[in-house]
Amino acid sequence: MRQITVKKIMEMKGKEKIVMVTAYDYPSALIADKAGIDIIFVGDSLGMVVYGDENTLNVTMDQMLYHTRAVAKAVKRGLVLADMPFMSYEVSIEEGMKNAARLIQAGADAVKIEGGYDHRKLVKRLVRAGIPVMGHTGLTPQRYLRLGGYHITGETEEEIEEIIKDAKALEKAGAFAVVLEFVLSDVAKLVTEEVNIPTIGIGSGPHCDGQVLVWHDLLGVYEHAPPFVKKYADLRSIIQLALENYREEVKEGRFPSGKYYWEFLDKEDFEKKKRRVMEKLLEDELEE
Ligand SMILES: Nc1nc(=O)c2c([nH]1)NC[C@@H]1CN(c3ccc(C(=O)N[C@@H](CCC(=O)O)C(=O)O)cc3)CN21
Ligand SMILES: CC(C)C(=O)C(=O)O
Ligand SMILES: [Mg+2]
Repeated sequence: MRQITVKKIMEMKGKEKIVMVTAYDYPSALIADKAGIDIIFVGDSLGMVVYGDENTLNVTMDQMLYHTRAVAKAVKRGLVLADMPFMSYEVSIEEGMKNAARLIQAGADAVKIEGGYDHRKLVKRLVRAGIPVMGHTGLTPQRYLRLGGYHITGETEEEIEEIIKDAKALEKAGAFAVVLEFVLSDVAKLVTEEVNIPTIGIGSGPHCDGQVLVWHDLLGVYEHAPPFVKKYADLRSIIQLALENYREEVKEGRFPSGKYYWEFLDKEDFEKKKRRVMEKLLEDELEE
């Protein structure tokens, strides 16, 4: 069992901010865990930042399983959370249960689903079966086509009501936390006050119980990062510079230099071996 459990995450509400970041592979998960991140999250945003799609709708259960396995192998301390991809839980509760179980068996400690009120029965069944669930309301990217893009939420009375209703339904169904994505901060504050489970914001302001960001956005790797992202590093230019240096050194014959390769110390020994090998190759050729 990892150090950070869903129980600990729930106890952090109102006491200590929860920090969550996405990770999709072994090395990034290792670094995130070493950095003391509380929740290491295999998000379906990987469809965009790792596979280059324009939305998250093409992500499959198989992809989520591969990436969850890689992340799970790296993480010793943080809670490993995996996203349920588009259409892996909408068709039926049975299918949702089975797919959630596959993510848990791949090494996740909990799963996240988009939506709240609409999925309250599934959440209840999963929690009863022993699978911790995080909900997700506000902007729900899996509804990209219906929403017509990624827009801020919580402006109208209907939207405010829907967001509160989702959060409350999730709490009642036994979810351990809820993501509030791209919600006006006043609304995120209201929801955070209205429910007893932690709210984890992304683009939703400082009043949430925690924050989540996408790895490639906050490290400056992804070129289309949303406007609410703070870039904590500019890895893209660092990586590009390193690759340009590598290219230049190879082109100019400066890499590999002496310390990066090995040669025979006894040149006579090599000449003897070389002669024998060349003779043998010649014989073999004549035989053919
Ligand atoms: N790399 C990445 N980071 C994310 O935070 C993220 C994903 N991918 N994929 C899934 C969702 C989608 N998210 C997004 C993506 C884009 C905007 C964005 O650019 N909004 C613009 C245009 C909105 C509009 O058209 O009205 C904005 O200016 O607000 C917001 C949230 C957040 N999530
Ligand atoms: C934007 C976050 C919350 C997410 O669901 C993802 O990265 O897939
Ligand atoms: Mg997601």
